[in-house]
Amino acid sequence: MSTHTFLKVRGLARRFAGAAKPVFGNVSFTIERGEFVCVIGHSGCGKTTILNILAGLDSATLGEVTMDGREVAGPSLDRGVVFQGHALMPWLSVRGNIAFGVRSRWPDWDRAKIDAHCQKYIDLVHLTGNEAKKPSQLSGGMKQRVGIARAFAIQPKMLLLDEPFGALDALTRGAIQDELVKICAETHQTVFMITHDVDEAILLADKIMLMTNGPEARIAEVVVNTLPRERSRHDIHHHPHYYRIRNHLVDFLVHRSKLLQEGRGDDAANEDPPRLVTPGLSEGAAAEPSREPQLKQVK
Ligand SMILES: Nc1ncnc2c1ncn2[C@@H]1O[C@H](COP(=O)(O)OP(=O)(O)OP(=O)(O)O)[C@@H](O)[C@H]1O
Repeated sequence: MSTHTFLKVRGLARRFAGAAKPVFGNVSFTIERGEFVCVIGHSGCGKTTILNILAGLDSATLGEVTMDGREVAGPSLDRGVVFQGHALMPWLSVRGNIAFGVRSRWPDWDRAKIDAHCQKYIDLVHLTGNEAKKPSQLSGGMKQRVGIARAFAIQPKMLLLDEPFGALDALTRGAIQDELVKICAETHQTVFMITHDVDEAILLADKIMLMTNGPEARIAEVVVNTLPRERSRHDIHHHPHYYRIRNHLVDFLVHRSKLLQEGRGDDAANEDPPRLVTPGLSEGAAAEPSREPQLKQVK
């Protein structure tokens, strides 16, 4: 097992040309190998910009990113990205879209090996039988699954997901979330994922980073998800920590993110690197009034 921290982000800031202030400043965090980390924050705080910098698609104004001991200085097949809007190549079939990256990753593989490898990931996301279809013949959920299969198929060291299920209906979203939980359990994939959905974050993440509002956004704290790893969408809310974590996240989004940006929040949220918080275990959280009973009735 490796002893070094897998992803290190130190003092990251990004100011776009013409803007008076940076979108975010002094963003530092780490991700261990095999960890699933979600980032939550209001629109415009810079989540996608951070993801683009991790992907090597954008450059920071200040700060540095290292992955597996190497500086991230440009795009690499070591990082698989799933974008919000699938970004498939419309002229290629499902198999063709997935094979494109596989061929670049393993240029010496023959056709049969590439096809077999692609098929494994097509089956994994339950698209068997749709191999020859073009993106225009697929539903939104199917396209998103192609995007996920394409990212997984190159077996990246890290997966970067930008609200991958944001545009999907609730049923499809749940089904793909379940698949992602299974795939990550099988592959121990390291993941950085942006989401606006607190329930999705609690279902999937080991840690949830909370960002203050922009400009000059920062990571106020990192919430440790204390729910046991074997999680199911159907009964996760029965765990005693579930509503404590959920209430903590919602409270941050509704109240604290704005107060912190205005300099009226708690000083602990200025720590660098950001402090770890365990709402399921801390005394403060245990004393919080729970909104659980009201929600229990709708079980
Ligand atoms: N290329 C660019 N040039 C100028 N400004 C940009 C550029 N890309 C992003 N921005 C600005 O940076 C800010 C952060 O954008 P970003 O997309 O990273 O936020 P976000 O937190 O991911 O938002 P959302 O949740 O809505 O996707 C926004 O104000 C946006 O207008």
